[in-house]
Amino acid sequence: MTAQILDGKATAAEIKSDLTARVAALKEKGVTPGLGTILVGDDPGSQKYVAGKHRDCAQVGIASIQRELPATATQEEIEAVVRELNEDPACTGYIVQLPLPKGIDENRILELMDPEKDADGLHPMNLGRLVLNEPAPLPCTPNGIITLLRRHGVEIKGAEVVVVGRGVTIGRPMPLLLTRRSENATVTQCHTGTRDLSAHLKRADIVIAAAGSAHLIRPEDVKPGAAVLDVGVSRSAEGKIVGDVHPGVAEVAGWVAPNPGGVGPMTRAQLLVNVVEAAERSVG
Ligand SMILES: Nc1nc2c(c(=O)[nH]1)N[C@@H](CN(C=O)c1ccc(C(=O)N[C@@H](CCC(=O)O)C(=O)O)cc1)CN2
Repeated sequence: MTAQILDGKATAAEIKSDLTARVAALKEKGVTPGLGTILVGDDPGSQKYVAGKHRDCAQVGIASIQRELPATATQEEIEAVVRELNEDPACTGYIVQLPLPKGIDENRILELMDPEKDADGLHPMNLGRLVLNEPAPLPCTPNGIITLLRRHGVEIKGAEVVVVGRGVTIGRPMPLLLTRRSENATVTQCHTGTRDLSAHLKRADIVIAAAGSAHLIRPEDVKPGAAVLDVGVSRSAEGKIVGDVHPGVAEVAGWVAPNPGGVGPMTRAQLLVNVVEAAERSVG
């Protein structure tokens, strides 16, 4: 049996269609949402992701504000751009594309952002609000994963979920979303210090692989019928994306979110949701 596809491209297109109408309604009330991005350096992956975010904005009618700095930019130079976007009324929400170049204090940059303009839900105040169960913009990839599972009818309630990875954009916030009462999943977080990854994976109804380790999740480790979401990105020598999930997993799993075409487009769609929701809050 071959797994069904958790189609992030199609689901993101549905979300964007709904957002287009909501943005038009905001504009009638005199509010134009504007997404700012700060991109530092010349990482081809980051450039591609940021370009995709602005393409999405154009599709739904959100204004784009782009700031680019060279890889040699100093902490002070990046902080100056953060302050500028904090003050810019045309920028209703913005993100700092991660990772930042080595030597830059990423946490300090995130802390300096206006939490009300944090479109990524990664400001410490917004992550704190998530921990405390208070309303906040939600981190885009974890929220995109929940939406993708829900829209395809994958049961989250009571599911045993294994999250592989502990990075700030996915691994850390993912269990916080999954263990809310609205999701009610049981989560095991695995990482490079996990002694027997295979034993944990074999018990999982849902696997979220965000380790950045090519083909780490192998068919023999996956429970038949499980939902397996590939969020890891490594690059082959030819520059092609290689996910965390071995292609053979599709023969065992019930559901697979491919990479590309699965969670990536959902990350971008969820970012637009955060921008539109913030603009809607501003008009009451
Ligand atoms: N400030 C942030 N930085 C990063 C985040 C984030 O949520 N906020 N997440 C990742 C990268 N990311 C978002 O920025 C991202 C990753 C993947 C995609 C995407 O659309 N991928 C496509 C394939 C694109 C390709 O061909 O390379 C897909 O999966 O189909 C969008 C955004 C780290 N940084």
